[in-house]
Amino acid sequence: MFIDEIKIYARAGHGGKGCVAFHREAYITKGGPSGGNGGRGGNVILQADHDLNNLIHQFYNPRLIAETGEAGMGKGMDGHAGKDIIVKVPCGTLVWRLPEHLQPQKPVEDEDEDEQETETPRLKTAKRPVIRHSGTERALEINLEEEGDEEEKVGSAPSNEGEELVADLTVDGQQFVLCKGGRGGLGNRNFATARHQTPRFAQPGEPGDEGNYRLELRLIAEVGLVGYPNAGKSTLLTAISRARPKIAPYPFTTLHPQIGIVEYADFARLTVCDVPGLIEGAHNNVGLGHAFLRHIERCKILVLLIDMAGTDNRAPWDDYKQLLSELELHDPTLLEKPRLVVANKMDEAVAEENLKIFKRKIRKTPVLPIAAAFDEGVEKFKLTIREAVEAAKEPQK
Ligand SMILES: Nc1nc2c(ncn2[C@@H]2O[C@H](COP(=O)(O)OP(=O)(O)OP(=O)(O)O)[C@@H](O)[C@H]2O)c(=O)[nH]1
Ligand SMILES: [Mg+2]
Repeated sequence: MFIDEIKIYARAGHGGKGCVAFHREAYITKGGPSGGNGGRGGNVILQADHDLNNLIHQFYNPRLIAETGEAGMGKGMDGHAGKDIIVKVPCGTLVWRLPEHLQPQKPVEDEDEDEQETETPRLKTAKRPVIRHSGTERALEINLEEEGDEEEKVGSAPSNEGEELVADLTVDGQQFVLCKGGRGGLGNRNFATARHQTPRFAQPGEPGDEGNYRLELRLIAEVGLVGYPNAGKSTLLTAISRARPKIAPYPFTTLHPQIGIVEYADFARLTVCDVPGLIEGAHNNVGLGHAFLRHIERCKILVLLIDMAGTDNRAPWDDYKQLLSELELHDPTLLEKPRLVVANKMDEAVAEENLKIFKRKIRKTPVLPIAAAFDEGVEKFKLTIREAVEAAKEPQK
């Protein structure tokens, strides 16, 4: 199964609460407050990993919940921090935060009234409320009201449904803290002053961040192969790399994107992505739709593979125009990428004739003739894509 889009829920650990305790030891009267601090809650961290090419792990485990920090203890002992969870995602994963109405709703508490009567002392340095020690309960957790400023915005690319892009993980090993763990509360020994030597209160831990997110995978390859079904995209990928996608004489053999690595004699490498066949009306969800085109959005160059033999009574020049218009309907910026037109199946009898007509109809577009199944022109194709990718990379430097 190939999963390239998945919704997940993530919650970082809450901070542990601070402790209210007093030092007790023989012959030491009034030993003073000794409650330790609570530990920090664990973070939820996403890490890009180039060994993965699929969001399948998130599909089976869409809830990422990190450990809560340990509460502080007597004798000045601080609680342990909660463990971070590090979730590996494939390189090329975009993280979108879902719009606010799809976020988990915080429970509204209406029993706060009697708490508000007893004034809550605040620490001057950290502006966090503290709670009075009451009976057996050591520290109560209360909700902080200042919720507006907790979101840190990394990027704000506009997206369709009010989603916000928070991260784009592209490099192997790159990490992103999706949800930050809450800070632990301070124990009561932090609140002792000359005038108030027996503080019977401590801080609660802060709640950890939480949220609903959408992970979207856009594979990272340098060359994208697009073409009608049966044009021979998978055959070409097999000829130039060690990838072994399924090849068969019926449309839609390839159902999800495949990546192959082309190796050159001087150990240079190129990644090539073969996507399912694209047909007329794909933007209206005909065929396999065109959602898979997101995987070629990051390609440096596009290869339009045309079936010159005109199998199924299709005209190669119409295929070419259809492909361009489908690409444009998916994302107009795709047409700004350098593209290479490749004519496949040149071994067939009609192909020569068709190529002549094609060149007459579509002028000023260089066409590279190959026969992928017979390894004809494949070496030239490998060199051409390498030059094109290097040329496409240059202006950015
Ligand atoms: N004669 C000839 N047939 C070819 C050539 N290249 C591919 N084919 C045939 O074309 C058919 C389709 O090839 P595939 O590589 O599966 O085509 P595809 O573009 O990946 O098709 P989808 O995955 O369905 O989109 C197969 O039967 C291949 O044997 C070629 O150069 N010459
Ligand atoms: Mg295929």
